[in-house]
Amino acid sequence: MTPRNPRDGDPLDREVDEALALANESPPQGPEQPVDKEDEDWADAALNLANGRPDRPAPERGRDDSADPTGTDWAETALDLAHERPAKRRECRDETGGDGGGEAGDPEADVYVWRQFLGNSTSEGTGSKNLRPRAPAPKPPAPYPKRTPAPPTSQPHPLMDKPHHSPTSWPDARAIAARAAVKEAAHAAPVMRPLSEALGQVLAAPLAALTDLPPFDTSAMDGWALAGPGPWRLPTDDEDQDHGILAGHGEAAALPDGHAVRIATGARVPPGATAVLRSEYGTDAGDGWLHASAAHPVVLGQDIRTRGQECRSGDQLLSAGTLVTPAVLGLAAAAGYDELPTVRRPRVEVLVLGDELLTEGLPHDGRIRDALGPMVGPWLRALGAEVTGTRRLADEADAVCAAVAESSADVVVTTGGTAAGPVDHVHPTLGRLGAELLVDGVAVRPGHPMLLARLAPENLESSESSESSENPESSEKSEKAENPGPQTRPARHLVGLPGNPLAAVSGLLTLAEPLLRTLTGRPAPAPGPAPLAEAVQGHPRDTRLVPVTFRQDAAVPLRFNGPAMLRGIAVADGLAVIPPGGAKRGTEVEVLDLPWSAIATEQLSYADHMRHADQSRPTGRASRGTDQASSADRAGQGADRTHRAPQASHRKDKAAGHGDGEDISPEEGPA
Ligand SMILES: Nc1nc2c(c(=O)[nH]1)N[C@H]1C(S)=C(S)[C@@H](COP(=O)(O)OP(=O)(O)OC[C@H]3O[C@@H](n4cnc5c(N)ncnc54)[C@H](O)[C@@H]3O)O[C@H]1N2
Ligand code: MOO
Repeated sequence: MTPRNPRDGDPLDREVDEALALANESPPQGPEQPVDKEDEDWADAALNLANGRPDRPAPERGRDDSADPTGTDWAETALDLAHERPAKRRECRDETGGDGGGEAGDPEADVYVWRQFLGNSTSEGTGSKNLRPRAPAPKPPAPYPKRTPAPPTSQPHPLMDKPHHSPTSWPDARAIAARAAVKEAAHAAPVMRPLSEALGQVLAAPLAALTDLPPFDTSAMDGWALAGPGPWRLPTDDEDQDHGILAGHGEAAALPDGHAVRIATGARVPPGATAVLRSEYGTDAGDGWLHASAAHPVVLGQDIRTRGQECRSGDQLLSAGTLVTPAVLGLAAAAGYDELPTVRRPRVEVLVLGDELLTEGLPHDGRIRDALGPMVGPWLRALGAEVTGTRRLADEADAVCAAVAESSADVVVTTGGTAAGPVDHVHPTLGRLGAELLVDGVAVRPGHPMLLARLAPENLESSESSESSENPESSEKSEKAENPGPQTRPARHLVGLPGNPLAAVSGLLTLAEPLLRTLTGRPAPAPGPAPLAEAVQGHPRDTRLVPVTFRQDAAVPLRFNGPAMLRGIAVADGLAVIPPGGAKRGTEVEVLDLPWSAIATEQLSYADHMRHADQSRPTGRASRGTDQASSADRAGQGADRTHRAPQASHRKDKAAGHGDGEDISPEEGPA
């Protein structure tokens, strides 16, 4: 390998991507390893490190290095073309404009064709790595079933005419995504939900107590209510009412001074009572008198929970933005609520693009299983979205464009097709629909082609008048009832996730999470730094997101973290944010939580989803070519993951907040 100047830009990217990809397939790297030459550039050093690993798949690299007898650095050429030359971005427009993918012999077009043919390559890692076996020419497997260039009527995307722009930095991208839907979030009216349907929702307003709690003075123990000092006169046989005062009884007669009456835990303490004596601390000798044990002298007010001890009517119990957990449901019920004001869940539709994708069975003939269809919907639900459906679309420009234009969802999430290949239809679609690109590429690995766009309102209006929606799971009726007309309808957004599966996860956490956080009214997560158990190589300019697991409060980087791999993330506790340049062992890095905790609420969300789906069952052609989200989403109900604490112990301090109201009276003692 020729050492490269780190300032070379894309060639460096290639080296870095390759190095990272190789490292991805190796065990987590240990502490800093020796670098042979001081002036060796970063990428070479990275590669050396990767090369030194025992289980690096060396043959693949060896094959690649010798693969091109002409010595052409074809991957570098491809990246040069893709990144540097403005005219080449037009290839996408040309493609959508009808010439089908560039001139004969155009290296970029060539590369893209090969990439598509080699989409099922066994090599893992970056997109560029997929390009490697370009020469000598391998026999391509059977072509994909369909590949249609866009019709000549397509409009070019505005950015296609511009020189290649800089990607947005990772922190900026998240901030932009969090701000993107602020207006829409403010616009959404709260939805009143019965308690039985509120689990997993977010409170749209503060929760104020509707009653004092406890609502009356209550006995904290089974025993006797007492009035004044003892011994105490017990009711005569005639006066005794079976078990005395039980929970649920109305107000009892006043207790005269010097008298006692049997009382149960939770029963209303009679007027005049000054304390409760636990049954184990008193003796009824059968002579009509009750004596307290000498070891337990009675203290005024003991074992009585006084009215309003927990809250007075009107006290604020919870703030807006609180996630409705089982405990919140209990508190709300105790405080007198039958239903709760909740933030309307943003409705999200998932569009999975790719002719090469199979929905069942084993990969064959160059085709692979769709890993994103089963994953993205449940992931979005865990982030608080109501997923109206997951549709799989062919790589056809018009189909993609129509699906986006006709979707009634607040947020459309696409997977694949974000790059500039001949059948990557996301940018051209956004161009045709006049969408505003808020984020177009992010300086993050994996996932750099991810994007966020605001869809033009006119598309929404035209889609509303359209009779030909192919989305069987959209709840058009309920949507329209909630939103009276196009002029009052909020804008919609589109999140474009790259097709490589871990790159798609990166897009979910970078763009979808902040966008949905705003739309669902949830507060931003508290930053949760953790020390790295091992050094992690960085990209020279871009942030890296690396799956980690927690061991003894440290973040341990996981293997199999290449862009096309899900093996690492499937066992991860979070994604470590590795700043450009990498991070040494022991460095505190931010760790993004995975939203599995919300999956505990999925039973309800799923029921909810099914209810909507039932209400909007497709009629006629509407179901054609679609994939009901249900099977995919059901698969995501990984209850087995809920045992894993979503936030590692290193962030336990987040839960340490206490209110003023200490709730255990000294008399009552610890529960
Ligand atoms: N010349 C360049 N090519 C590529 C670049 C680049 O910078 N220059 N970036 C690479 C990176 S990084 C990524 S990520 C991908 C993003 O591409 P797309 O979003 O257009 O995705 P596709 O091309 O459709 O697919 C990429 C890859 O992922 C597989 N895939 C797609 N969907 C699924 C799915 N639902 N389940 C499983 N796997 C899926 C697909 O088969 C491809 O292998 O672009 C690179 N190229
Ligand atoms: O490598 Mo891509 O980073 O999979 O976004």
